Amino acid sequence: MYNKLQYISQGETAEKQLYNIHQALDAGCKWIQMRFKNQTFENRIILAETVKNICEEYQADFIVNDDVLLAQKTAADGVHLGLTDMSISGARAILGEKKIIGATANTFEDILLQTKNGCDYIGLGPFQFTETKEKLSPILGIEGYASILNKMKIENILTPVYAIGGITLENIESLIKTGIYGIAVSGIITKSLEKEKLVQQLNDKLYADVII
Ligand SMILES: Cc1ncc(COP(=O)(O)OP(=O)(O)O)c(N)n1
Ligand SMILES: Cc1ncsc1CCOP(=O)(O)O
Ligand SMILES: [Mg+2]
Repeated sequence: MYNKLQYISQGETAEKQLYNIHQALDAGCKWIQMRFKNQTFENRIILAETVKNICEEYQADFIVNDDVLLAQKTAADGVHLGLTDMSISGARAILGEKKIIGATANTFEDILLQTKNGCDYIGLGPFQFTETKEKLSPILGIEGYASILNKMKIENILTPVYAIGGITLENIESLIKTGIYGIAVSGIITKSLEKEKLVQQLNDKLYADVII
């Protein structure tokens, strides 16, 4: 099963992206989503090839944001697609069954659609306000997660759900109680001055109830 913590990269330049990704891996993150917006395909592919190699060294999974062809060209472990990106079924046709395809949802109806099309996990959010992304969908809060995850339970939809958007250490216990599987974060890790300690604390909370 997938790691419960996904780090979504940040940085306006390839150098900053690489620095942040390296730091996250050094701190113990085992799953990186490369999110490098407003860049040419060439710039993104140069970065993606380097990040793929680094992730291999750290035995971390590597997926790319938005771009199925970039994922295919770099033999990434997968891709994360939003509601306005390529369809999940279209991506599956290109990437095949073995690659990870994550899908964004903001409502239960989104989850119905994305799971029907065969996504491997759902990124459900935003949980709360965040400066990391522009044009946020409506904020869900704990009540939103509880309601949506309850509907998933009733419909027996077992696809793992990752909470996303402004998540901090303090939110994890209550989010887990709603039934989420993991979290996807950017800001708290990028900004932390004690990344290793933070990643340990996040994992301690995320894996608290897992019986080994
Ligand atoms: C794990 C995860 N969940 C949601 C998103 C958001 O994807 P999207 O809606 O396509 O927005 P952008 O990230 O492309 O701005 C995500 N990236 N990862
Ligand atoms: C990509 C994305 N999609 C919804 S919120 C978000 C940003 C998550 O970053 P942060 O953890 O810094 O709020
Ligand atoms: Mg997107």
